[in-house]
Amino acid sequence: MEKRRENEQTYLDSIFEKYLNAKKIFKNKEVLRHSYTPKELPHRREQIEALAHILVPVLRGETPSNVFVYGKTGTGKTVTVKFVTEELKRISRKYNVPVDVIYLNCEIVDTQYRVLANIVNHFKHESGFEVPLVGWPTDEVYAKLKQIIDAKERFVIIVLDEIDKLIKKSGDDVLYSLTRINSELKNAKVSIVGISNDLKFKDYLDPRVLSSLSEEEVVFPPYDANQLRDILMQRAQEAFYPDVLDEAVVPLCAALAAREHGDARRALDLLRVSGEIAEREGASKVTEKHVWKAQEKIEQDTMEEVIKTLPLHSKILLYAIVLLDENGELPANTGDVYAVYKELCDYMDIEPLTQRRVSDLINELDMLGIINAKVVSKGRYGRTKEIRLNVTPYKVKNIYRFDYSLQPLLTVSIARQRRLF
Ligand SMILES: Nc1ncnc2c1ncn2[C@@H]1O[C@H](COP(=O)(O)OP(=O)(O)OP(=O)(O)O)[C@@H](O)[C@H]1O
Repeated sequence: MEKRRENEQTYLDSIFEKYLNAKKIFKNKEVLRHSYTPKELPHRREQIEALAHILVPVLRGETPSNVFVYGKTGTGKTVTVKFVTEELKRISRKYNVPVDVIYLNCEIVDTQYRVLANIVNHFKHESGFEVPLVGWPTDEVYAKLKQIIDAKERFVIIVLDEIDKLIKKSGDDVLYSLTRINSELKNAKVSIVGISNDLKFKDYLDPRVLSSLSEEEVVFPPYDANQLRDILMQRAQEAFYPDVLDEAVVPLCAALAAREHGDARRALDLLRVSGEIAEREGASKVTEKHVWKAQEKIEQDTMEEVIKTLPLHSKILLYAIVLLDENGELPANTGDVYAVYKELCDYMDIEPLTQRRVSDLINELDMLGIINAKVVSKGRYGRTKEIRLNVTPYKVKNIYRFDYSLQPLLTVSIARQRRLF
């Protein structure tokens, strides 16, 4: 008995000691986070110079043009705009030109009211005034904004990141006002920097707003594998202890992220997660093997996010496919899936969608990679879809477990005769 306790104790000690004595991997993991702004931005010189050229009139006391910045996700738009505007603020102090830069992320600040209120509140230390984040008539907030901004001669640069989200949610009224505000001000001058990774949103803009916003445009092309390698190398030097990264790690992270439309965020995530996996394993070096594991983990996490944010009917439909899978009945055709989906809707007291609509939802789940819906020819019986699941039933159930509205589904299973409950 005593001996067994001793063995258990040694085992428990060894768990901690394994991690304690493991060679340290990260010198400073923060450097790999999205929020970190590096001191240098490799391969963005052209865009930095273009933006500096557009904003430089400020230093001569002239109003800069509005500018629209676009490019795919992870191409460095946000980090570059922040970098250039920080530099502008720094140098404008030297030239004694008052410049305010207001950065708003329109994923969060997504209504006309919030945009205006955030701008007013940016000056609260100077004006001693703050607008509540709800409640005022929008016109009044706009009037207050003009009064506060115009209190002195200055340049105000408003950066609207993810501007497409604002337009899609709330229309372009606020942009219309802001791009015309200069004619209503005496002292201050306002310029807009809009950032987006979705060019389609331009279709939602009034042509007059579009032409004011796009007085200048700066394009951010995707990075190729070599460029991503340079970006990662620079960060890796600060993030990891010397000699812990196997030579192949950075090039592999860069190559994998280059396949995903040259996304630097993805490349950084791969490098960070590879290091975390190596650390958890108690390994002394990060190797290619850890990168492949990281790739799989990130894909799984992304899939989880996609499933979590599906609309309710798609979630029920997916659950129908999960049940069929558990019952060994996949591949199934649309009709089979629809029958189970319909029973689930009845069980949950929800009006089912038509089979046609469900067929569209099946195509969407297929496009998202959650299921595989292959059209096969059945000779003289025509064509049908063969539906398979691309994630494990366990995974789906685990995600649904945290969603209160889906709890009833989790109690359902398909009985042997393909009858529910
Ligand atoms: N040239 C670069 N040098 C160093 N780091 C970079 C570079 N480009 C991008 N990054 C890093 O990649 C990540 C993503 O960059 P950023 O957020 O600027 O992309 P984005 O184009 O704004 O993407 P999204 O459209 O998804 O918002 C950030 O962590 C950023 O620091």
